[in-house]
Amino acid sequence: VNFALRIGFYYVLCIVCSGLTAPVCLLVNGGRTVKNMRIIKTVVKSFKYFFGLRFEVKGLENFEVEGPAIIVSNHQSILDMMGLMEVLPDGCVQVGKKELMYAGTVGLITYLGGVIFINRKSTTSAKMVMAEVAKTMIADNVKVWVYPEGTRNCTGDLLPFKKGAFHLAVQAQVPVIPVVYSSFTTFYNPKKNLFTSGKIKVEVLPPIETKGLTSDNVSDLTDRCYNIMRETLFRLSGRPGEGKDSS
Ligand SMILES: CCCCCCCC/C=C\CCCCCCCC(=O)SCCNC(=O)CCNC(=O)[C@H](O)C(C)(C)COP(=O)(O)OP(=O)(O)OC[C@H]1O[C@@H](n2cnc3c(N)ncnc32)[C@H](O)[C@@H]1OP(=O)(O)O
Ligand SMILES: CCCCCCCCCCCCCCCC(=O)OC[C@@H](O)COP(=O)(O)O
Repeated sequence: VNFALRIGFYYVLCIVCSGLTAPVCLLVNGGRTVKNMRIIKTVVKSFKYFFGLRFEVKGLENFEVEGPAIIVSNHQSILDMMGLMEVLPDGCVQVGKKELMYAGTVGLITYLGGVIFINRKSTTSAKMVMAEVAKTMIADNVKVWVYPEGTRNCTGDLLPFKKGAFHLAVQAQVPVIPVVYSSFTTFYNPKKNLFTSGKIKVEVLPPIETKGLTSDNVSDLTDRCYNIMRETLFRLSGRPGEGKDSS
């Protein structure tokens, strides 16, 4: 019951705050633009206090690259949105599934914030959207945040990475900046109805350059990023199954 209440409250908070923030975004910036993320970020950063969540962030200086970049991070839960806004640099949009656009006021606020919507069921159309993004991120000087696992995963480990983010980085010849959030499993587990207060360690890792790489190098780049992020995840939170009577 406690779990349902807390998650329910989170949903209500998201829906209500989106409804209140959308008109502010429209008044201040006039429509769909990444500038709205600053406003959204300010609102969302207050959410953590309602749930007793603390963030310990390291490596923010790694975001200070000149020009655009692709930021990749692990995706555990709908709560990630709080962790995202906690560190989000200016001028950065996210790639999200298109279903988000239809989530009422939340859909409206993601639209206004400039979120790039992709259809995950159609690789062809997703690739076309991403190719377009590769061009506009240079022209508009924006960073793009992608969850390369492509879906939520709260097991304490990483799913294999999809390659879209890395194709994007190579096509635009911009660095990849990995961001890792420690595992939520100690305080959040929907299967066990667990959602208590907790601490989340966040590490922004040094940028990985892609200058001179071609599409042939994408697989290697993906693997390299995956390995660095998995090591970091385990360092921040311990290996999955650790502390339990596993083999
Ligand atoms: C004020 C209060 C407010 C409160 C409310 C909150 C509001 C907050 C506001 C704002 C926050 C917004 C938060 C948003 C969060 C959203 C989170 C999500 O929705 S996560 C799900 C969607 N995201 C992804 O899925 C991205 C990652 N996925 C990819 O990049 C994939 O790669 C994708 C979709 C492009 C294709 O997926 P495939 O399943 O087909 O898998 P593959 O293996 O990557 O691709 C298949 C083949 O195509 C090639 N390929 C892929 N992309 C290519 C490309 N661009 N060019 C050429 N080839 C490509 C690959 O190399 C692969 O080929 P070979 O196996 O290597 O031969
Ligand atoms: C009229 C309908 C009203 C519906 C209201 C929905 C309110 C949702 C509030 C939660 C907002 C959090 C946004 C974070 C986005 C997010 O983290 O999405 C998760 C998906 O990317 C991952 O895809 P998947 O795991 O494959 O479903």
